[in-house]
Amino acid sequence: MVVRTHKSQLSDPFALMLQPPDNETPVERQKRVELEQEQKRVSDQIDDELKKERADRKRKAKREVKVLLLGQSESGKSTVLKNFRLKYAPTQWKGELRSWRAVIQLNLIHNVLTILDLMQDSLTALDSPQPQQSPSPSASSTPSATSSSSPWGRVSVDSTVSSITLAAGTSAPAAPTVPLTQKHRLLNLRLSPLREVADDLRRRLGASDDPEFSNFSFHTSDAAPSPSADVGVLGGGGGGDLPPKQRSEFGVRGWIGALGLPSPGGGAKKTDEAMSVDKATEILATLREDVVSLWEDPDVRELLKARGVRIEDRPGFFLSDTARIATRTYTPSDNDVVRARLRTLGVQEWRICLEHGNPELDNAHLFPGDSFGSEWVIYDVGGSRSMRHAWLPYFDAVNAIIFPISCFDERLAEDPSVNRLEDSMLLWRAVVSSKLLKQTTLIVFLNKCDLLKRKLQNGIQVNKYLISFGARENEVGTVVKYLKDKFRDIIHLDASQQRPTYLYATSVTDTKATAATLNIVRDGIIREHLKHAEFV
Ligand SMILES: Nc1nc2c(ncn2[C@@H]2O[C@H](COP(=O)(O)OP(=O)(O)OP(=O)(O)O)[C@@H](O)[C@H]2O)c(=O)[nH]1
Ligand SMILES: [Mg+2]
Repeated sequence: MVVRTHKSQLSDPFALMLQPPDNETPVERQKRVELEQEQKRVSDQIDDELKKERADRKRKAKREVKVLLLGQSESGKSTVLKNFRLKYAPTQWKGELRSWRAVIQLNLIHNVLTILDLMQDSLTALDSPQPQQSPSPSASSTPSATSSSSPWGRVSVDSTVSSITLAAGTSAPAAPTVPLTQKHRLLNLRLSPLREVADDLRRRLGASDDPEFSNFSFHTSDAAPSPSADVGVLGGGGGGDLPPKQRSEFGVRGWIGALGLPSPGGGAKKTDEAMSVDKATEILATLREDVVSLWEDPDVRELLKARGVRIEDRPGFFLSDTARIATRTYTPSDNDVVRARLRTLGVQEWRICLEHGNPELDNAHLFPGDSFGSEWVIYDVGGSRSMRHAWLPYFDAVNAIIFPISCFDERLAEDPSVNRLEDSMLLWRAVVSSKLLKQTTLIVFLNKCDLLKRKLQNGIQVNKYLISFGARENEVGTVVKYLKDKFRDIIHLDASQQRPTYLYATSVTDTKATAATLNIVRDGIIREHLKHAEFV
């Protein structure tokens, strides 16, 4: 048989390659045809699988709810995520509790070292022949602090909420000298091995592959991101002065690696890592009584008070739980993990399949026959200013924004020139006016109400910091309502943007109350989706 070759085929190298040889025998031809048929069958099978995979992905994407958690550092984003996992993926959550032990131990050790550092300063001052004035940490936290610019200066939220202006304050009074004795020297000495334990734990938890991130620091060394025209404050770069040397926080790029959770393709935990945790457990257990006496020492309490350090209001405070945590058999409870502080760096994606078999988790009552809402993708991001540029690619999701409302008298760790509430208001304004978020459902948690309550009970006057709060009652309900109104005012500044916005006052370390809020949020999101899909 003469095989005619078309001219254009001759110029095609593949056609030439696949052309049967001129002297092909009938048997060879038979074999070739069979081979080609088999190859086509395999190729068709691969095509079918790819098609099915694409369809599966589409179907999956349809039932996925995407949520981006936004908010400044320490606002409670990761804590909301923890609550979500505790409520909707409890089996997985329970399986991970033990992995948090090292983080909680490190939090506790940081509490101790904060006190030891202060004690060390005081002991050095006592040893020093010349009289020393001990500046309060708040006064020293703003390098440019003067008598007319107190670091804890007053702030005012005006009606347009374009900004919160810092008002003049008074310079911090010199801290009174607190008498420390030989007993404190000995405690300081006995507890000093915890410094090495902290280093070991940090190494074990934070070994980041990315040298850009300094693991034991408030600040990252990432270059200032280019500000976005649309959301200036989101990409606005760290700027400002760094805080002076202080016992800073610990951050990781991903919990999975840091906690040694099983990951796809990941191997078992390294033995030296496990050993450093065990060493920490052993040393902590040995020093348990000393840690308890340190925290219960009235002179130490006096010293903390004199220095204006309210360690019990800080993230990751576990000193009151030492007797329970500093043991060889300690396993973290749900509440311990929710209260643990592990700073987020970068963007962490969490895929959560809601566990079945729990009628509370079943949304069939909302949308029979559809499983929208059975899978959630939650993006938990680092909240410090230099990391906010990384949020932009995730903006198309539902956005849960978390603002700590107890922070009216605090400053950003990464930029002490900025009041935390001022930063929250600027952030909210940027979010509300962002074109990228025009269609997005916004869920706002006004968080840390418990801390707000505690501050007010301790006599802190809101109107000292928020001038426009005026003569209103210095009581949690009034403050929450006042701030809720301020947040609403900002939404209404741009009336063209009619999008669903929900505001909730929360204390997300209270897992029971948060579970109820999450249920409402979840139902709200699903209803909103249905409305969009014209099913309601
Ligand atoms: N008392 C109290 N503590 C809270 C609340 N919400 C969060 N926290 C604690 O505050 C600390 C910081 O919370 P995170 O969830 O880690 O903050 P984040 O927003 O993820 O911070 P970054 O990862 O730095 O962006 C943690 O130790 C939490 O346990 C709250 O409502 N009340
Ligand atoms: Mg976080």
